[in-house]
Amino acid sequence: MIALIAGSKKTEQVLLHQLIHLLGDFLVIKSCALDEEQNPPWIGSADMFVFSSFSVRTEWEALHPALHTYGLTGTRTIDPESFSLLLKQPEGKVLLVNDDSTSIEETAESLYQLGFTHLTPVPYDPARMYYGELSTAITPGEPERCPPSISHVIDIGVRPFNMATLLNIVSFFQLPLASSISERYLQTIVQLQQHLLKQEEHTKALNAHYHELLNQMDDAILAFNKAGHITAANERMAALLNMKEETLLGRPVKNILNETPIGDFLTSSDRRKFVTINNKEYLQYKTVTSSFEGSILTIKSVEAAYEVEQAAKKAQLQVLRPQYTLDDIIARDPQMTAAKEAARKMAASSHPVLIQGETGVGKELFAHAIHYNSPVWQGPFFAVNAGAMTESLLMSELFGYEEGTFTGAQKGGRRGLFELASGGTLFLDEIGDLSPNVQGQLLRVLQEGEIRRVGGDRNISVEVRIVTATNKMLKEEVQNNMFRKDLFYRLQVLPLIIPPLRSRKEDLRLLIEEFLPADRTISSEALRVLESYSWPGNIRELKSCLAYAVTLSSGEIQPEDLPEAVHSAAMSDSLTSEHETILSALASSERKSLKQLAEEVSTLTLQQIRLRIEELHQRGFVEKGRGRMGSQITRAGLEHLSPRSESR
Ligand SMILES: Nc1ncnc2c1ncn2[C@@H]1O[C@H](COP(=O)(O)OP(=O)(O)OP(=O)(O)O)[C@@H](O)[C@H]1O
Repeated sequence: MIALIAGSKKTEQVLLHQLIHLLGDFLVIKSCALDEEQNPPWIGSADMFVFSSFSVRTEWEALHPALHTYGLTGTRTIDPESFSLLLKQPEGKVLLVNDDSTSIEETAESLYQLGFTHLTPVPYDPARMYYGELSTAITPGEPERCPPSISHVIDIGVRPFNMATLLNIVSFFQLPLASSISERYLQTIVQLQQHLLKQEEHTKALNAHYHELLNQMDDAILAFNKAGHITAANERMAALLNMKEETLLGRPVKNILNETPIGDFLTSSDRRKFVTINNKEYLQYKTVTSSFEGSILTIKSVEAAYEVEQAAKKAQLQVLRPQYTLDDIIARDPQMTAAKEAARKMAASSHPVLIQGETGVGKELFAHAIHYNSPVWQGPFFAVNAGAMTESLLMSELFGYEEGTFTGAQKGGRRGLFELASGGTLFLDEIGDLSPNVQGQLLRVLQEGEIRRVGGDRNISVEVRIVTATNKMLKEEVQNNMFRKDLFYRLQVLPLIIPPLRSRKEDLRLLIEEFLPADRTISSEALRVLESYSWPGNIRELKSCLAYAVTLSSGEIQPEDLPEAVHSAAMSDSLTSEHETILSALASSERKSLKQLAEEVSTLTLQQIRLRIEELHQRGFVEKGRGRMGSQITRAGLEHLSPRSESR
């Protein structure tokens, strides 16, 4: 019979389990834990005492000095089941925590003997609470002893007896079974080895897979760790560097790239920079990875970079909530208030709306507002500028694509804007720039309410409100065979025309008020210049003109503070003496017919008066009445005649 003597119950149980598993078929095994029992009843029947440690043996011998049964102090090792935990631990110092210094030394020795040399054990001292920068502790079954400053504790479990201890027991009892017992002991190790091998194979397969993926990429890629050693690179990168891929791995990135233009980029603070390699232009990107505290360098051909950047830019344009409502559209001009009213009515229906107007008049603003005022206002709103993308990019943006359609295509394919905007509104800006191919696809959606992803063969139903806009004369484009007639009529079920700013004199002042900061004013002379300018860039141009004047001047804005282009164009547009004469004739503010004016201004013919009245109307100085109602001077016209300094 063997008597197993351990210090604690926990150790007793683990060691007893081990002895029973290996020797239980041949020997009777009894056990006790000294902290619970010092005088077990079977004490006199034991042929051999096996002690869990030297200190336990000393304690036992002090308790039973007259007992002279053969004793063996077991040597303990690390439980093979914890090997994978230890292998996962990164290289560096770890605190080794156990109940006494001998056990700590033994555990450290086992770690070394078993080959866990990536760990540098620091022995635990119960008198010390703080261990500097050490954050990890390893303990064989004593996690409660770990000091609180340690954030990560790895419990490798109670250490079992090693093979030598077991063989000592076998030879003491002269059991003819040494080899079968050692086989049983090795079984666990073999199982673990098998597990590790499987893991290794899996890791290898995964690495090969990632490597293949890297080589499939159109970009040249290189990754390096915190220490600056290359951890991954693909064939394209190796080719760019004129090196073999396998010679790159593990080498210091500095040595490889030092003399190249890429090296300069790595040491700079830029995240993105053009570079010329072998007479070809590329765009390089630098990303810091959080996973392994390293960096990834990506080099794209400029063509690929252009497409990616366009997509990113466009993606930013896709707003999930419309930003403007009809109330945000500043307008007093009757044509504009009528347009707003029409938009309000159009918003209530689900037919396509075609917004036409010069650049910068606020077409996008109307598109947002139409969605916001529509019954689907809670659905998604996506905006895409059809004129700013290549045909292939636009096709995949609008209709999505199926997996494997092209190199770099997302796994599982990708939904396009028609699918994403389902239940909401899709705003297609610059519709006049669509290629014939995209025009055909768009017509299909409008006719059948279905789309087909690029590279796909199934039809997907979509329910999307379509709003389009263009600053081209779409009808003329149709006449010139540049735009499909059938598509034009489908798109312009509800046509909305936004008038140019030059014909919205009343709005000009309102908009100036809106765009000027509260603490800035504008002189009446400068205002007159703005009023007589023709605003080819409309409200967008007005905004930047005012931003220019506000930045470059202080106090009241004067004509000379305005951009030169506006200033000089306005001067050349200034009124002639014929205009002035007619304005003066209307100064009394009453309406006057052409005939009345012709009688008053005898120097001009009826025809000349009609022409000048039209021009004055264009500039907002005269309001033309219908039929025989006659014309009347406006506030702007009166102010032109008797200017006074204006402030907001
Ligand atoms: N009535 C308005 N009230 C306030 N801001 C306006 C108004 N109209 C246009 N804007 C502003 O003018 C700028 C140009 O407007 P928007 O982008 O809607 O024009 P657009 O007609 O779509 O131009 P493009 O044809 O070039 O795409 C925007 O900053 C917009 O906020």
